[in-house]
Amino acid sequence: AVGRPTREWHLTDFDIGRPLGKGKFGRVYMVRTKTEPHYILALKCLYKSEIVQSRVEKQIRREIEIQQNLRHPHVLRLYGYFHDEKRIFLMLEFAGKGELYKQLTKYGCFTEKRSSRYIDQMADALMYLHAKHVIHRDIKPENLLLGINGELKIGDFGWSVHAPGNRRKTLCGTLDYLPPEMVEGREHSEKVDYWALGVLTYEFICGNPPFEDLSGHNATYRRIQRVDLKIPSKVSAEARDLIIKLLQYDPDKRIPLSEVRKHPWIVKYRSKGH
Ligand SMILES: Cn1ncc2ncnc(NCCc3cnc(NC(=O)Nc4cccc(C(F)(F)F)c4)s3)c21
Repeated sequence: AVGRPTREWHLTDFDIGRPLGKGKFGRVYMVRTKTEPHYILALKCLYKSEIVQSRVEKQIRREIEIQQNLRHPHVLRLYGYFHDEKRIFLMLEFAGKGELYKQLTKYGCFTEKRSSRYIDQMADALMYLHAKHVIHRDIKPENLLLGINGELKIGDFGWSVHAPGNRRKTLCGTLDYLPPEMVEGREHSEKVDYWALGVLTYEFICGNPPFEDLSGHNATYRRIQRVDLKIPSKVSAEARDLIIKLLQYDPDKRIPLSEVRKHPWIVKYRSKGH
């Protein structure tokens, strides 16, 4: 079907506000359209030189192609993009409460109630993505944002692919969220996101990821491959149960997302309105 013709946008269409953050490839600014209606959005500025140098132009194209067709309350919208001779600009939904990992760093860890609600929203978003055969592949606190009402928004689809994927994920950044099948370079399915959801649940409650090994990448690899999981006694029995059901070595043994949303640890904290 012919999509709605999106108009051409230019930097001159916006008043530039405060910087919201800076990523590896550029900065994000809060901006507002100059003309009525005044839309507030987040503008991510990427330098073409950096993108070419890091040979990620294919990934950016894929991200734009994938994320422009996604519409879900817990998936950050990508409204469109434009470029000038030096830069590419991603027009993103503005997440009013900013980056989730900053809250996690500030508080150290989250209560089980807050963690449960985030995981429920994540499972909802991942069910939507997987129904469209999109694997996110990079679920981690750094890629999660919070909307104005504190609701979770998955951002940064820079590593997402259409299932099944077997692209080597060049191991930049943290390995903590990689499942055994990706660590071993084997083919992977959307079940990599189930594993990452388990890692995220653990990290929200405990404040650090389960297979973290500060002695280095290889040590983390080994702990992931062995599913060397030690869950502290402070973690409730229900949370422990869900974490173990997601962090299964065999992808086919991981609890499906529909079951995650019915799990006692999720149901008990769901806001009464649902
Ligand atoms: C901080 N902050 N506070 C509020 C707020 N509201 C909205 N957004 C924010 N921040 C931007 C969040 C992002 C969403 N999508 C992104 N996408 C991306 O960065 N893609 C991307 C870049 C470079 C290289 C690659 C590749 F190909 F290598 F993978 C992919 S970044 C906000």
